[in-house]
Amino acid sequence: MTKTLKGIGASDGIAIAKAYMLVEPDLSFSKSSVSEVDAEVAKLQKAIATSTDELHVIRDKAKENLGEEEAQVFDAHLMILADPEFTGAVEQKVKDEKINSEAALDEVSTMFIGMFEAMTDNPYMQERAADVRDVSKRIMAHLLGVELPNPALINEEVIVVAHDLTPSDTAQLNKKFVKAFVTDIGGRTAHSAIMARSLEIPAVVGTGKMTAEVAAGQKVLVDGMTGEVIVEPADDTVAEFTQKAADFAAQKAEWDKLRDEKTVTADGKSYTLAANIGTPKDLTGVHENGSEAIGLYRTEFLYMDSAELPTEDDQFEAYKEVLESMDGKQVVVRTMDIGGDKHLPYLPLPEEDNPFLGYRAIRISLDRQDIFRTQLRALIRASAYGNLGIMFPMIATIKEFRDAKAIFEEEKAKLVEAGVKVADKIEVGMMMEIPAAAVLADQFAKEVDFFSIGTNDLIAYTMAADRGNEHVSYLYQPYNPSVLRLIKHIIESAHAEGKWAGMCGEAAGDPIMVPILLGMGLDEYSMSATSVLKIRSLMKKLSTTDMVELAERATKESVTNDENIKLVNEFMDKFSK
Ligand SMILES: C=C(OP(=O)(O)O)C(=O)O
Ligand SMILES: [Mg+2]
Repeated sequence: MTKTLKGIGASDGIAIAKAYMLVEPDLSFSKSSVSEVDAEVAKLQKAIATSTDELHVIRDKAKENLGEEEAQVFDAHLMILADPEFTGAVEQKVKDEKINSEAALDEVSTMFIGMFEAMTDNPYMQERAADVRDVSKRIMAHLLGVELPNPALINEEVIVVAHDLTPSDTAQLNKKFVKAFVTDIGGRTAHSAIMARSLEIPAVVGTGKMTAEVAAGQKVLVDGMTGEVIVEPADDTVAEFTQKAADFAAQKAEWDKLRDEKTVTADGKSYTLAANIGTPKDLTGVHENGSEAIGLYRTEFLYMDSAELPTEDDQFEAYKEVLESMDGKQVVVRTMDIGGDKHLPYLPLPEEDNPFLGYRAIRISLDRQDIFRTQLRALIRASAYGNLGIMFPMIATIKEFRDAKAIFEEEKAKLVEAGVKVADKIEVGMMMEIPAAAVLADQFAKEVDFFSIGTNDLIAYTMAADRGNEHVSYLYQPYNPSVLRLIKHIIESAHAEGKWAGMCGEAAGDPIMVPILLGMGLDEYSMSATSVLKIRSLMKKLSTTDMVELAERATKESVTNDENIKLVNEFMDKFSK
C-alpha cells in the first residue's frame, strides 16, 4: 500500500530504489544454564566461524566499494575473532559455568570493553573497545539467528533507511549504489546532511517514523528537494517523479555552463562563491562546480578519520594538498571543532548534559594547547603553498580570540626563527556563530581580518533550538528578523573596519537567504560545492541595489520568519531578470 511521509529535504535530487534498512536488530537474550555443554560449544564455534567468513567477505567488498583505507577497520575485527584470549575465554566460560553462549559472550566482552576503556593513557588501546563491541555484536547476531545490516556489502541500488546516520556511517556509503538516504531524526544542518550534499546523494531527514513505516526491499521514492518520501508509489507517481528527475538533470546541465564564469550580479558587482570541504577528497567537487575559493575547511574530519591524533606532518600534507590544488585561491581553514556531535574515539570528552553548550571547539583548543599548537604549526608551514586564511570556531569572547591569535603568532614567530618558509600574509579571522560575539561584532571587527558567519549554529543559539532536533525544527528559523539583524550587524561592523564578511553556514547556499545577504553586502558565500552553480545562476539574475530595500524591510518591518519568505518571493518576482 502506498504511504507518503514528509521530512526535511536535506540534499537535492530524486531517487527511486528499494529500501535497505540500516537498523540495529534486537539482540536481547536471557541467561540460562545448559546441560549439553558440547552442543553449546559447537553452537558458539559455528557462530564464530560464520562471523569470520562474513568479515572476510565484508573486508573484500569494502575494499572494492570504498577503498583499502576504509576496509582496514575490518582487519582489527578479524584479529579479535582469531584471538584465543577473547573467543577462547568465552568458550571456557561456557564449559566452566555451564551457561549459554550468549551470556558467556556478553560477560567476556563487557569485561574486555571495560578494561580497554579504562586505559585512558593509551588512546590506541581505548579504541579497541569499539572493535570488541562490534565483533561481539556480530557473533551475538549469529548466535541468535538474526541478521545484522552490513552497509559495506551493498552492491545493488538502494535507498538507505536509518533512524539516524552518524558522519562516519555517512562516509561509508558508496555513492554508486546508495541512491538516497532517509532518516527518522536530524535536520538540514546536521553533519550527515551536509555530507550528503557534498557526496551529491539525495537525502530526506527528520521524517519521524520512516524506519517504522517501511520494510526492507519495498520500493521507495525520495525527493530531496521537497522532503517527500513515498513508499510503494503508484505507477503514475513514479512517472511524474521520473519526469521531475529529468527536469532537475536538465536544470543542472544549464547550471554547469556557468562553471568557468565569475560570479557577477546583473548590476555588475562581483562576489566570491566558495565551497565548504571536510577532507582533501572533496576537492574534486570543488573544481567540478567552479568554486572560487574554499571558505570553510572543517578540519575535524582529519581528526575523526584517524585512529589517533594526526601528527603535524600528516596535517601539513593535507593542508598543503588543498592549498596547492586551489592554485592561489584563498583557502580558509577552521581549527578543530570537536565536541557537540563530533567525537574522537581517542580523545574521550567528559559526559555533559548539554554538549552543544559544553566543552568544544576553541574551548578545547585553548585548554589542550598541545593539540592546538600542533595544528597551527602544520597550517603555518603549509601557508607557503598557497593563499591561507585561518579561523577559530565558537569564539564567544574577545579574550578567546586574542588568546588564540597570540598562540598563532607565537608559533609563527618560532617557525620563522627556525628558518621555515611561511607566507608573508596569513589572514586570521573567526567564526561568528555565538550570539554574544555577534552582538559585539563592532568590537571584534577591530581585531580580526575577517568574519565567517556560521548560521548553522548562530540560528540554533539565537532561537535556542537544536539544529538536529525535528521536534523544534519549526523554531529553527533562518529568516527570523532577530537572526537577520545579527547578520546585518556583523556585516556592517566588518565593513566599518575595512574587513570582509563571509558566511559558511548552510544559509549561504540558500536561494531564499541569498537575495537578503546581497542586500546586506555580504562579500563571500561559502556552501556545499554542489550548490555553487545554482547560486551563481541566481546571483546573475539579481541586482545588488534592488536587494538593499529587501534587506532593510526584512530586518526592520517583518516580524516573522514566514513574512520574510513572502517578502523575498515578492522581490524575486519583481526584480529577478
Ligand atoms: C559552518 C558552521 O559550522 P558547523 O556546521 O561545522 O558547526 C556553522 O555553525 O554554521
Ligand atoms: Mg558551527
